[in-house]
Amino acid sequence: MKGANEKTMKIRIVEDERAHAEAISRSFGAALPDARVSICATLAEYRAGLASDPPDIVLIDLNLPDGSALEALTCPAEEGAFPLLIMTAHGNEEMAVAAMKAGALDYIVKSAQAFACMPQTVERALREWNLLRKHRQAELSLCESESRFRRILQEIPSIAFKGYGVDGTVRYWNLASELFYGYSAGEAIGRNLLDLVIPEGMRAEEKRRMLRMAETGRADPPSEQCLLRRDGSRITVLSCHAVVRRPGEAPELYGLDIDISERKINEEQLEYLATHDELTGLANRALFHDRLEQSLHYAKRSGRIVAVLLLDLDRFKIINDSLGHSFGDRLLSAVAQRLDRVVRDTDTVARLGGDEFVLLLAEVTEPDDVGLLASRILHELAVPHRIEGREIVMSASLGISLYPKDSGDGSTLIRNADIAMYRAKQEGGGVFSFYAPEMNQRAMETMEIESALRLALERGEFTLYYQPKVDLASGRISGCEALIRWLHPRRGVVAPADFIPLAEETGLIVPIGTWVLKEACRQVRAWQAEGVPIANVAVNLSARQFRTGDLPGLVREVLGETGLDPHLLELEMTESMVMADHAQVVAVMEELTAIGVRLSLDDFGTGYSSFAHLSHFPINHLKIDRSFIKQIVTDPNSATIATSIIAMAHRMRLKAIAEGVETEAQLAYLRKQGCDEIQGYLLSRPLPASEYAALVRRDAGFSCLSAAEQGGGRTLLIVHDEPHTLDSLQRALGGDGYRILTASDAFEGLELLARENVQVVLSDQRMARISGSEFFDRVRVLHPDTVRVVIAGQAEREADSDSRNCDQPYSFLLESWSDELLRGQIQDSFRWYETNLRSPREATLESPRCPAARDGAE
Ligand SMILES: Nc1nc2c(ncn2[C@@H]2O[C@@H]3COP(=O)(O)O[C@H]4[C@@H](O)[C@H](n5cnc6c(=O)[nH]c(N)nc65)O[C@@H]4COP(=O)(O)O[C@H]3[C@H]2O)c(=O)[nH]1
Repeated sequence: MKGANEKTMKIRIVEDERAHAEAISRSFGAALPDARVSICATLAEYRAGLASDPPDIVLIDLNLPDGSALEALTCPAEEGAFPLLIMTAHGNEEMAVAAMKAGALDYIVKSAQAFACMPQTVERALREWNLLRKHRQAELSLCESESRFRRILQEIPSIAFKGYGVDGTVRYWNLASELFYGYSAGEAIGRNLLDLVIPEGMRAEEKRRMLRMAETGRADPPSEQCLLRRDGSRITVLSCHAVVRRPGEAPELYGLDIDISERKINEEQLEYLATHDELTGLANRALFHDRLEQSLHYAKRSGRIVAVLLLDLDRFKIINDSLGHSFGDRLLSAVAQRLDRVVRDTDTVARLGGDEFVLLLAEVTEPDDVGLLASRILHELAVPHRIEGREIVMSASLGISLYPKDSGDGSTLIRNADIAMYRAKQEGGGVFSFYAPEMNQRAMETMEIESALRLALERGEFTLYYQPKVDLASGRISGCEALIRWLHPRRGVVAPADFIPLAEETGLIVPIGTWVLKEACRQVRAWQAEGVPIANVAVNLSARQFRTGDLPGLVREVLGETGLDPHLLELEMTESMVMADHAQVVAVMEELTAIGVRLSLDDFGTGYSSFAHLSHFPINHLKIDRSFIKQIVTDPNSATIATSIIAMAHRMRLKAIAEGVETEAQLAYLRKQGCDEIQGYLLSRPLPASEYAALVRRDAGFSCLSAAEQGGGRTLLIVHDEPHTLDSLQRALGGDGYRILTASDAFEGLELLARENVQVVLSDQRMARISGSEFFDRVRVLHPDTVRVVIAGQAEREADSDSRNCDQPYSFLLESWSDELLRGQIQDSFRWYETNLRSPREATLESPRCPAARDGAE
């Protein structure tokens, strides 16, 4: 027989009685011839051989001359390494049992028969030993594995492992549970899990879940739970459960929690980014659509109105282009904050992109409420913004569509609000507009224009018209402005206002602008070749052209290609274009002037330029915006702005041009104020090239320019809305050699004053449209070099004289005037004028005194 690992089996007999030892040895010789049997007579001998020649099995006599077999069992070297069978004499079995308890495998009571059966005993013992050893090993590894897992569960910091009974009493609580929930194992064990970590609102449900799991033996599927920490804060965990049921015992529940708070925060951040606008923090388009759908769903059941308000900032692109994108961004954020402030919590404000915002009012009772809110929004936005040391006044255009009136579908509501917003823009911005079905038509047209515009350049559908500018000193054409027109195959001549903003928006303005520059230069060269005496041509630049690409390079190239003298080309840029990025703007402008072209600032007065700012720009002309010219004769504010611009231009040695001059009164007034050039329908509308050439060819000065020069001498203007009185006054004064002009209301009077050289104005106090005092208030600002006489009753006169500044050349004529009194007072007024006001400039410097009224009253 071989040993466990197929080696020769080594049997060691430890027996001091030789006869016994040999009998045993003999039994092996017959039954196990391959076994190597060795005999030791003492314990010492047995021990000595153990290390060098360890046996596979030992048969040891209980009592040996030098000790008991029990001592062999306590020897560490042989403990557990091989089986020991104790041999004992009859009657000594108790000791043998004690030896077995101490580790011996079995005992044999010595007898001849037992010796003869010894091979079978040994074989059985070895089999038993091997089995025992395997068992022990299995037990050992089980123990090891359990303690390993216990340790892992106990110490793993990222998985909270808690064991509890069906009633929630905690029985096991690992280190991670301590870290997650803030209770040590000592504090948690014995308390109820529901009280420790389950928020109050979830306790009843959690209790039901525990009972269900215990009853069915099935754990609920993993779920996310937001649990309580000891300090009251929340922790989000992914919880898995297990139910352990042992026969005869109450089930045990286990919960395994993984902290997913950070993942949750990341998910929430991702969710936030996916649903919010990064710049302003408002909802983005996707979230807005979601909310809109929800609101519509709810409104369909509740019967409420839902309103969509689409808002676009007016002139934002100009500000963004000229003051830079970071400025634009700050402005957008400021606008977003204001919008957010205006609406209720239940409403949504979103940014759709660029300068486009949208508001959702989910619970509207009356459509009128939406109008009120829209007004409030516009009002709120109109409060000046202070950004980077600048004060910016913004306005916006708002389009409104309503559910259910305008559509039941979210996308259509937004589209309709967009259409209404477009209408508000067309009205000049700063207003809101409710959607109306007929607006659709207009929106379709715009879309059509946009796509046609892209092809217009290729198809050569653009042309230039030319509008003359006239020098007021000579009355001769001083140059012209090239103005683009689109010869649309179906719509006919399209004005720039209908496509330039669209071209700006789409970037098409850059190639269009290049075409305009080339065409204007080519045309002037062609005129020159035909002998048309062209002074110069002004071309409009867009902000985009100014900012993108190499504008000086382009100008140089075009001049080179066409061979045009640079002095004949003028480039018009708007005030807002040159506001920002001062250094870069000045560099481009200087490069342009170095080429030899002239520069002018268009639409002047609408922007924010200061005198100091302007003085850095190498410009030649300031063009006063049309809006100030429109009411220059009647509105003191417009007149003050226009005259200040003229004065400012002259101080900077620039020429002032007034554009949009439509009436002779405007022209005359401007000339009196020293304006250098004018442009406007009064002289000519923009003309096609051939008509403009014809105009220039026959240019012998514009006759209307000399009209204001007529009528020298003493001129009196009488303003009265009663024809009889007007006649009487005229008759009374007719013989005194004055040139008498009459007007039946204040506005007519202002027109005449602008056109004519009037020294004395006589006006009734009580007139229908505006009173005599108000009329004279305007005259005082618009024509400070006039003497004013008001016809009033005694009471009016007293009331008025308190409020009037008697430093002004202003006097009263009583309603009960006599011819003599009237003639005397008018004569005095002319004398007073001649002494004090003959030179208007001197008159504004000196403070003239009031002429004495003829009735003796001041
Ligand atoms: N009511 C009134 N209007 C008068 C009078 N006199 C002139 N106008 C109009 O005033 C505008 C003057 O041009 P703008 O201020 O540069 O204003 C221009 C300019 O900003 C832009 N624009 C025109 N052509 C071009 C171009 O080639 N390139 C660029 N970037 N913009 C252009 O379109 C604007 C409008 O051009 P238009 O429709 O041609 O309008 C022209 C002209 O026809 C008048 O007495 N009364």
